[in-house]
Amino acid sequence: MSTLLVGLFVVLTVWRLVRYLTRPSSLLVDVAGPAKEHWLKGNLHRIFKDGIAYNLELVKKYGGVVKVYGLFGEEQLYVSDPRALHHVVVKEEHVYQEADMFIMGNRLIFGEGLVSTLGEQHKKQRKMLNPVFSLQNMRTMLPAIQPIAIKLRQRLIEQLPIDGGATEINLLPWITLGTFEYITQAGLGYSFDALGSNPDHEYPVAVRSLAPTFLKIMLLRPLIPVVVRNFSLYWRNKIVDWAPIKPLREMRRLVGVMESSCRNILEEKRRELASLDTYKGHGGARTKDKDIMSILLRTNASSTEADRLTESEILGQMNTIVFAGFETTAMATCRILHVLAMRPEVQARLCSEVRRAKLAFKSAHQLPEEQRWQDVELPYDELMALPYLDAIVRETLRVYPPSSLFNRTTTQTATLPLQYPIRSASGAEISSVAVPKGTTVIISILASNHNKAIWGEDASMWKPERWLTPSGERISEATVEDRNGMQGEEGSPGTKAGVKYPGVYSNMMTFLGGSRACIGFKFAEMEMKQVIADLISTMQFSLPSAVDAFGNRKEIYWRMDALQVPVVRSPAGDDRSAQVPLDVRLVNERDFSE
Ligand code: HEM
Repeated sequence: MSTLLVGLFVVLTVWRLVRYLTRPSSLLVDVAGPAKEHWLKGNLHRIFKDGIAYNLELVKKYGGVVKVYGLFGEEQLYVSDPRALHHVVVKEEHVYQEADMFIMGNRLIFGEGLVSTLGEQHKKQRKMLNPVFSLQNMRTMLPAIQPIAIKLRQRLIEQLPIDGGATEINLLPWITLGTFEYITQAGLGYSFDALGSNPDHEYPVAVRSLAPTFLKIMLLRPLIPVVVRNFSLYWRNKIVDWAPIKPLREMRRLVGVMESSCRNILEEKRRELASLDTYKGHGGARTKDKDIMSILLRTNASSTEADRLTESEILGQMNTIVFAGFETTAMATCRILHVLAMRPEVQARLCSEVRRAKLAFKSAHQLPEEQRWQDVELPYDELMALPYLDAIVRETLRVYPPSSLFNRTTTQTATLPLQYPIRSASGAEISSVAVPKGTTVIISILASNHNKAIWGEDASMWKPERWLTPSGERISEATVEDRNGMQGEEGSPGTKAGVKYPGVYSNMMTFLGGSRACIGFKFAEMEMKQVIADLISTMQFSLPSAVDAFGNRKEIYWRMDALQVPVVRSPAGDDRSAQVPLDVRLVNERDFSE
């Protein structure tokens, strides 16, 4: 580690220590939780590194609000109680805000996008962007991006033996390239041909390198607000030039590539839209303006002065949408394929459902006889209505949320009311918790989605049937309706005695709830369903069967990090490199359950 990095680390350590030693005596003293397990990391290393089991154990032992220790022993609250989370993300969202270092760090990287703004500015941006992600827009967007799944499928098929035998493919890079192409085509209206001959264009490479580079300078994150508030851009650049910290300079370079690429795309898009408008004036059809940025530019141009986004806010949305929508969806799609590989009977039922639907569509629309059913593309409403596919996607997102934990910090003293009372450290039953100003609140998406009081005793089991009626129909929209309120309808999954989580999607917290909930969840759902339906029509996935020289077989394990990341356990793997190796072969008649 360079001298400066050590120096900064020491300054940070001393600053944190002073803050810790001069803090008021703990106001969280009566909240129960595990003992501090490390002087520096508190319990964080257990929460992140020991994954799902440790997180669920915390809640089982202490309930919906747990006191845990963060860096330098800072007391934090680990929250999964539904009423408490309703307060955090909906009712008192202004009190539980993203930390300064998060917002300011995002602003340096992405510009003035949704993930970098708070309060009125964030509200204004959501008001402009929410309609862009409407159902109607998803419907018209789908046909424009369907060819991506076909291309992804083709690239995989090229690697398979033609005799129908299986071969092992690491699906992660392929799914990642596919998701990248989806989000750039649908989000920016621009193709980097990620699945073609030039996957190494500098923009995709910069986007993919961003998170790993950022992780190398994570420790500097708490310094961001101090630096941003006290140094001009000129001096900040000088600091980066002088500091002997290579990843910091690399980070600046990546941000530069992302910024200039988006600027060029935006200019091109404006020219394109202008010419399409002229074309439309002559009665022509539009083909290239279905993407999120085109819709945003049009909506913005026709909105009032007060609502309109500035140039810098528009640019800020571009990298934000690409970054927020790409790895999360790639990991979720890989997780579905992994689950299908573990459950051949589920895969067979899904194959049959997709085949039935495509054949029915082919016949209803009198498509040419010679068109294979595998190549029929279902429109949005038909695709979204497939009950078993829908149940598989929902259940995977519930049990295995790609991001498990998010932080908020209280801007003032607050009280968190609880749905389910907990035992305090002194043994009393308490139904609310006093939260001091400046407390870090960890929103546990994972523990919420596994809460037995809401999802039943089998909450941690992957059971797609919970989203289906006994006869296999999808539980009606009226009961699985997405709402931000606390009241749920009895009988719908994720509702018990009228209580539900305030999640924006299917009563679960995977996409969060409230005004900062994921804006792209309908897009993610559509993309995952389309990719899975297309892949499953032609290919069969199973767990890796090859054994190494010592007789070890690869076992995929999802490590908990900022995202849940698939690795191969030792001894067959290194426990670190992200990968999803599955056996893949062409589908045959025996792969269908009917
Ligand atoms: C399975 C895939 C996805 C998951 C699990 C997911 C999850 C989330 C979560 C939990 C948040 C809240 C983060 C926070 O409050 O700090 C969020 C925010 C966001 N997501 Fe997603 N997301 C996914 C896909 C997408 C896609 C496809 C897009 C874009 C097309 C997208 C765009 C965004 C944006 C722009 C935000 C920031 C919203 C705001 O602050 O107002 N996400 N996402």
